[in-house]
Amino acid sequence: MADPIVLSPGDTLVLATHNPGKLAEMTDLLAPYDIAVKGAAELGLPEPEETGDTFEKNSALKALAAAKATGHIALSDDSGLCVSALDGAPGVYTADWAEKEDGSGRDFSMAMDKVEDRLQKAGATSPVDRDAQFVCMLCLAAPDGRTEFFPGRVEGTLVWPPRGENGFGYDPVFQPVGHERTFGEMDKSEKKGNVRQGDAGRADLGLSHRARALSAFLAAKLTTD
Ligand SMILES: O=P(O)(O)OP(=O)(O)OP(=O)(O)OC[C@H]1O[C@@H](n2cnc3c(O)ncnc32)[C@H](O)[C@@H]1O
Ligand SMILES: [Mg+2]
Repeated sequence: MADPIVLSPGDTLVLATHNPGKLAEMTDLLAPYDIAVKGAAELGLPEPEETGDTFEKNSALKALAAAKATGHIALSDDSGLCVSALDGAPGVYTADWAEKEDGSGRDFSMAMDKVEDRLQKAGATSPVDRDAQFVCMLCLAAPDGRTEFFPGRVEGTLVWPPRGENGFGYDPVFQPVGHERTFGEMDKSEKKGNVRQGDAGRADLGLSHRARALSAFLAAKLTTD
């Protein structure tokens, strides 16, 4: 088995994402730690084509591309919305469902409409039939090709119409179990949930899929002292 990837105080960690919403959430979660965090766009890294058919494959592809290009350890996030009544769709294709037909970028209002349209066609009109998960697969990669994975997920219900202006992507339709507000109605600390500095020994913290995956990463790789 390959040696574990070691992050030491003062190291640079490249966040291998071009999504500003993810970057903000990951930067916030890593803020208490003695790690210099740099985003992929800030470093001028290209956006790799996501050719994998699993979250794991795509997260590895993104983290390895960034680690090899920069010579630094990199952390990527491949995530998506898996809707039970749609057999797990859009899943790894969550970002693709937002791509505009004319190729001019992403439209999440259109993507949320598409999910709702499919739910209506599947007869999933009452809340019990509208459960979904947000999933996140973080990949930590070293320039020499080693990889490690940290998964996170959160269960919820899809609401309609979308509610709230906060967050990004599909946040306005996702209401996590046990909460009255969608991620779009939550401020960033509420969406993040209970991830506290000094709790690096606990992997069960956080609310969002990303915060939960980051908690597992922090527990395994970083300490605050
Ligand atoms: O690949 P990178 O550069 O990291 O950025 P991306 O936006 O393309 O990210 P993915 O390929 O992982 O696609 C994930 C999709 O799921 C959506 N998504 C992921 N996490 C989310 C969250 O916390 N809230 C809302 N939408 C989310 C996101 O908007 C994307 O459309
Ligand atoms: Mg992507």
